[in-house]
Amino acid sequence: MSSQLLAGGCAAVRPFGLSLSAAARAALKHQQPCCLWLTGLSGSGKSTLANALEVHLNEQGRHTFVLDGDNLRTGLCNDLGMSDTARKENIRRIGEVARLMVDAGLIVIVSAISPFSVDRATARALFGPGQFFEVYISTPFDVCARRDPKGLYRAALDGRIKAFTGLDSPYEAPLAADCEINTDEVELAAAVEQILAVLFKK
Ligand SMILES: Nc1ncnc2c1ncn2[C@@H]1O[C@H](COP(=O)(O)OS(=O)(=O)O)[C@@H](OP(=O)(O)O)[C@H]1O
Ligand SMILES: Nc1ncnc2c1ncn2[C@@H]1O[C@H](COP(=O)(O)OP(=O)(O)O)[C@@H](O)[C@H]1O
Repeated sequence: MSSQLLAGGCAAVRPFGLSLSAAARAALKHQQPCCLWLTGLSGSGKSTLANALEVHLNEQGRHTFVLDGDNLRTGLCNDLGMSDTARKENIRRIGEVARLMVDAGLIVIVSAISPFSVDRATARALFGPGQFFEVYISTPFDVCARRDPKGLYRAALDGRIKAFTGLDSPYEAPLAADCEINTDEVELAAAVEQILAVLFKK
């Protein structure tokens, strides 16, 4: 068996072996693929940060992709609502897609509320050592509600939206994130630097 066949990047086993390894795909891109998983409340700054991170990495010649919860809910996940069960399935799908993209050699940035610890842990388990970084966007509820970029907090507080995260749907904060950013205290550019510093250190 060739070394390319042996050099798999990820933890999960696939029933059918592919002839080209994840390591061979990554080598062509001259990068170490990984998944940066941004979790936090709605309005905490996940999408803004994910986009800034991607632009920054792209300018450095990195091959990237952003998987944004809001965007994926218009296509791949457009059959899912906001119940606990639907959110679990949403995160399962996003994790699987992220893993495939990492196998393809990309640096993947996920921005999704991903409110449940167990689902984030399940996503992490799809990846190999040093391939998954949990970034907790810890901007407090009151700040997110004040920003209210889409008017969702107003709607939720008025009772027009049910099962809203942080209100009548839970958010389980990470206890041991690889990186934590409160965007009420850290400017966007500084937040990008902090996250990339953690990434490149590890
Ligand atoms: N009830 C309720 N609670 C929270 N968010 C809501 C809700 N209804 C709609 N939205 C919009 O859906 C976006 C969250 O989608 P996600 O896929 O990231 O959610 S989850 O990870 O499955 O919990 C979220 O996007 P972000 O604001 O970017 O987080 C909202 O725009
Ligand atoms: N340092 C910061 N980092 C990210 N977003 C910030 C920051 N300061 C203010 N904001 C604002 O907060 C809002 C965050 O919205 P968004 O990125 O869509 O959050 P989320 O994806 O978590 O729902 C935007 O209006 C953004 O301009």
